[in-house]
Amino acid sequence: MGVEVSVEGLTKSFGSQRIWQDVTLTLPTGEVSALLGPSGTGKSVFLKSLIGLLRPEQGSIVIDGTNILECSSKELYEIRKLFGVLFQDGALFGSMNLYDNVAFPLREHTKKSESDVRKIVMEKMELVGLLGAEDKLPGEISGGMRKRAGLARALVLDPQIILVDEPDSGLDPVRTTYISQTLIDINAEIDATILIVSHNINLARTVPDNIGMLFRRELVMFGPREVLLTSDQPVVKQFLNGTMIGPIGMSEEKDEATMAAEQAMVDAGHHAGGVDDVEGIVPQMKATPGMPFRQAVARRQERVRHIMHTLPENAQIAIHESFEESLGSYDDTEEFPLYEEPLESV
Ligand SMILES: Nc1ncnc2c1ncn2[C@@H]1O[C@H](COP(=O)(O)OP(=O)(O)OP(=O)(O)O)[C@@H](O)[C@H]1O
Repeated sequence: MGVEVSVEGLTKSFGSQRIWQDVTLTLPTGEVSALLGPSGTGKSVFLKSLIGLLRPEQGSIVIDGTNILECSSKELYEIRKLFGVLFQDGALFGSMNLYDNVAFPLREHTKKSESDVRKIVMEKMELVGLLGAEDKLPGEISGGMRKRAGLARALVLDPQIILVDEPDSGLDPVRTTYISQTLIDINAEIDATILIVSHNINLARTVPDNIGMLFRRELVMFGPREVLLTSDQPVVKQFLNGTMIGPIGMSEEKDEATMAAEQAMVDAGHHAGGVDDVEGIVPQMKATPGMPFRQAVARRQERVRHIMHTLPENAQIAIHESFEESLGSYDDTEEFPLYEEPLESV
């Protein structure tokens, strides 16, 4: 099972450039979370900070009981073994075929025999749908296949935390959905804690259990998906609908005068772009039939019940609806733990 990642008061600057400040969030054990935000808001910097590749100047990151900002390099080395990371381009070695790329962490960090290595590599290649492509070089395959190979490599050491940097970059919408499904299936199979960094709206709407958003050097919000997906905050609505109308500009921020001028243009009939009639919540993706149930679903229900009273009313309503739907869909199974007490009223 995955481990919780608890971030408190985290602040990161490069010289005098403040990237984000006072970021506090918890990635719940075994759940899938996504961190959204316009380009350049520091999502990748956050991800690199979690694994200790970058060092925020303030705050704490507690993983499995260890604050990685204060621990020794030996402790950090041990903590890093809990992680599997999928970088944007897959970060494959160009001169190695896919088999050797995926086998690399096993050969580097374990003393496993070649036959054990083969068993694990083939299992992960199958999980990401790459069986048969073992002999290909990274330069001979598509971007989507490179991502999946990078994912297979991130999985071979049985990570408890998986960090995924923009799984959709360079992929068409259909391939993005396939990789989203793979991430959900991996979560069902190994119950790892997953953080996806992305600015893909479809992925944000359908994949994570929890969503956060960075904007103007702050974490605008972080919590159950229903909170962000029902939010009325202008920056959130603009981001989810991908329009030009709102506080996000080409260079991230707009002043009030620019926003007013743009609104006047739209009022006069100019198309603001995006899909501005998408309202409400679309259902979350489920594990592929035949996969184990996502244990995160039941754990999350219990966790969310405890914080329900702290959430905005629209989010509470949406959460109750999703609980009822999941009870309905799993009603006739024995494996899925059902909650029998009546739902709290909102
Ligand atoms: N090692 C570094 N040294 C100095 N500045 C950096 C470094 N890494 C990132 N930055 C700066 O931090 C800011 C945030 O970058 P980051 O790549 O985290 O944004 P992002 O939200 O992931 O963007 P995108 O969605 O476009 O990938 C940028 O201004 C970038 O130039």
